[in-house]
Amino acid sequence: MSLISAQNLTIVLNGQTVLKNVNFSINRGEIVTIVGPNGSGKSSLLRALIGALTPASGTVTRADNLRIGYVPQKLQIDATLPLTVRGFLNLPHRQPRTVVENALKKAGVGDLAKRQMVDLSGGQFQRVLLARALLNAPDILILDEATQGLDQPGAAAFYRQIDDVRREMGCAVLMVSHDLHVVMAASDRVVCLNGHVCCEGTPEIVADAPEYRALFGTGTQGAFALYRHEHTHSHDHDPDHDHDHTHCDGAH
Ligand SMILES: Nc1ncnc2c1ncn2[C@@H]1O[C@H](COP(=O)(O)OP(=O)(O)OP(=O)(O)O)[C@@H](O)[C@H]1O
Repeated sequence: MSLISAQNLTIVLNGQTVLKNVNFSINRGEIVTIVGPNGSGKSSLLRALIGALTPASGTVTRADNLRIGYVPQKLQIDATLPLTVRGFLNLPHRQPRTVVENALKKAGVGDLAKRQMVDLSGGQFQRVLLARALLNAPDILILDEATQGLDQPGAAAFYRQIDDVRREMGCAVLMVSHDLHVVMAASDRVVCLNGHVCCEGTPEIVADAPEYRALFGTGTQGAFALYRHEHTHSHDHDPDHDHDHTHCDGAH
């Protein structure tokens, strides 16, 4: 059974149909990336999946007792507020010291517990947000453009960290990203959204799909190939087999 699924999901905000008849599901351990132009409904889909938005029609189903770890796009911290990383991870509930330390270690910032939040670099800050999302040992990690503001190597390093976390903890990962060339190759499945699911499948299938190219052009292909070359992890699936489960349909 899938961790979260949506059936014929339609979301209307302020009278505007933001998503129409979207079907989606994510299984245990999968990495799924949602791509799409600005305003295509990516954040709205995430918010509907976690239950923060009520569908106008359709349904969202979550597995019983599902633990969700959410990494937001960014978070404003009052620059005048003295707050250490450890203090931040103990908000709003105090956590056992070992839980905080383990989460920081898993997020690749085990040495930063005593640092002030306002002194962190962009990449360190996002890792601390990742650590916070890992505190409850989530079944699924949901990231909404979590690498905004990071440069390309920084974003790539962050996504490699996510991949390591997934391997270690076995959680599924659902992310929205604009870093197409960086994240796509690391995903099991990519969903291309534009108010509806216009294209879905393995990264290769989506990158080649006319619907995807119409939205993003072909320019990302080179960087995409480069990243695949650098990406040394092996994923335990057979790409030929996966092709059986992919489709791209241009129906709007
Ligand atoms: N609270 C809201 N009230 C009204 N309209 C909203 C609200 N939130 C989002 N929208 C609209 O819904 C549409 C989809 O927004 P959403 O944030 O889901 O897109 P997105 O794909 O995540 O965009 P981006 O890539 O720019 O973050 C946009 O047209 C946006 O203006």
